[in-house]
Amino acid sequence: MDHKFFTVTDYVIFGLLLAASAGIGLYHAVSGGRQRTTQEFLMADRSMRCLPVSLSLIASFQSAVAIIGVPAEVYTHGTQYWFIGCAYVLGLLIPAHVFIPLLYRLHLSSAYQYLELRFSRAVRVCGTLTFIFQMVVYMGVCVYTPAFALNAVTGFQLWGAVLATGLVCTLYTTMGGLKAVIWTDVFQTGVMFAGQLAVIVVGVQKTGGPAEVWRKVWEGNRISGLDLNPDPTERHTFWTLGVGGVFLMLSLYGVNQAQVQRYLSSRTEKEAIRSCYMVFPALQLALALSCIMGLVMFARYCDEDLSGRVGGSSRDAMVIYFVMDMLQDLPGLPGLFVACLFSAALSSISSAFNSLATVTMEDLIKPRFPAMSEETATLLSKALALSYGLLCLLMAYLTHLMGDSVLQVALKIFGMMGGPVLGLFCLGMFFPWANSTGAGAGLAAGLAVAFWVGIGSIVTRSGAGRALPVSCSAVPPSHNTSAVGEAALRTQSGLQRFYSLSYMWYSGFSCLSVVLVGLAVSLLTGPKRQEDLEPGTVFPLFGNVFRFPPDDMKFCGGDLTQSVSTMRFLCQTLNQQLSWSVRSLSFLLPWSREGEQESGNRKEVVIYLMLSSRRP
Ligand SMILES: CC(C)(CO)[C@@H](O)C(=O)NCCC(=O)O
Ligand code: NA
Repeated sequence: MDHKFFTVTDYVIFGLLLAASAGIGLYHAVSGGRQRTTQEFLMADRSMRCLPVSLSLIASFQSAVAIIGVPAEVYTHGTQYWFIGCAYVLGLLIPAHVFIPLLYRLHLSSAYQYLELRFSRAVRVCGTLTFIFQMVVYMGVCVYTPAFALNAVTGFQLWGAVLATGLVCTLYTTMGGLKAVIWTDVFQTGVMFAGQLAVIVVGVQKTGGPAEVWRKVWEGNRISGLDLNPDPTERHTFWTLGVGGVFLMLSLYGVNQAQVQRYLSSRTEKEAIRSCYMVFPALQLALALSCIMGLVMFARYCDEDLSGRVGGSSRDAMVIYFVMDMLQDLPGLPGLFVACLFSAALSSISSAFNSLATVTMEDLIKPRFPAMSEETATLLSKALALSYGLLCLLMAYLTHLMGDSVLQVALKIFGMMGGPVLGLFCLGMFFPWANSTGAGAGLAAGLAVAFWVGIGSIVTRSGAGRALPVSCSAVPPSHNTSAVGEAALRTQSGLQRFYSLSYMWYSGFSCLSVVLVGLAVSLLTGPKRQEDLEPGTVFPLFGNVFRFPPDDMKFCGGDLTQSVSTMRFLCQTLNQQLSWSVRSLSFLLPWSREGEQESGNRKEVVIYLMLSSRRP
């Protein structure tokens, strides 16, 4: 591979980014309340406005992984991935109107406090540990990705960059607390957009203008239509991205501590909801920029043979090659892009450090030492932020030992560990009779299936998807290859099919497993009673449909009569649920009138009578 090199200017720009971030940290260490309380250090005094919060919300999970990974994905497989933008609609509306109001009104510090209010201390600790594991693995990927990709193409100091980002980030997070994290996010999000925009503008110009780029990507078959294939093992379709993606978004924007902490740091609930709305256009912009960058990259290289120059290195490294190729003779611009990559990484890592320090303090330490003084707690929180910073460096080294498309690795981590935690919250919020045994069993089951399918797919190397040929001249659609693929699919065993489940379904699949197992175990062990429920922990979805079962209801330990009454309760709930859906959707049908609704009610009555007539 021919190396591209950085000039002094580029290193200076990179240095300026680190210095500015550290400066913001220092400013918040000496201003305001000088970070002397945990309220300020972890919750930013609950005084934030919606603009910084929204920019910070985007930054948390938009790292160098997305900046490099999405263009590589679009270059290789076309724009199908862009349909994940559809999932942003429900993926942000539901957090804004379900999760934020419920969590904000409970006046929490950690999202997982909810799990204790609703279930038990044990469930809370399990939820917290799952979150810690998820974020620790994620931050390793985050800090390693930009350093690795730059090193592969430019000879940029790999471990030097990892150490510099890890240490600077630890420094400003430990000094300035959540305020510093949020305000550096604002600045870093700006740098991130600027860097991407620069590459696109220069890239389009060097490839011969927008019309030429469009012609090449169109003829090169990179503009994907809506793929409605219902097969759940198909990696990217409208269903996996637009529906599976909603669960991914809910696990990130609804229940992930990094985001919940930002909602809770808002001065009012309205402000928190507004910031969630403002994430929508910004996230669409980020997605559009990275997809367009992939298209421009395709147009630039589709009529060249790159194999000699980029060697056997990954598509991810090729994105950096493209950027350097575009920007090299423009002084300062390679540096701007490096700053863009590291901004994206820093803003995600700092969110991880701060949220990890928060949950470790609030969920694991404070409940054990309730008498701890505020001073000790603040000092300990800072020590925690520092230790997670150092742990991050270790995780970067472990990521070094893995290998896959970075985007897929990150989204798999979110799905495998975020999905089950989302399931736990859904179980608690929407099903009042779910109990803590059910929640514990559900979480265990959800994690088990998620790891089974996730690790199975890595070991058997399933679900990689087929790369499209790289050529700008129209290639006839290859029916043959897809027929061969389908034949191969038919001969796959059931387990292999299971391992090929699209990684975009991991969140939804594991969330659903938690809810189903949680409900079944709750009913078997005696559902929660209304009088034992902490007020404000259940979201009144579907009116009174998910109402409480009769007091004496139990499967185990009860006699036959009780089992029968349990079954009857289940059938009634299901029946009410169905007629509720019919009734609530009937307004969509132009011909629906009162009569329609009556027939819905009549059905309900008939089934109810059938059940009661079997009364023993
Ligand atoms: C998480 C989404 C889908 C939405 O924010 C996107 O930002 C993304 O693909 N992120 C990849 C992970 C990362 O950039 O670290
Ligand atoms: Na980020």
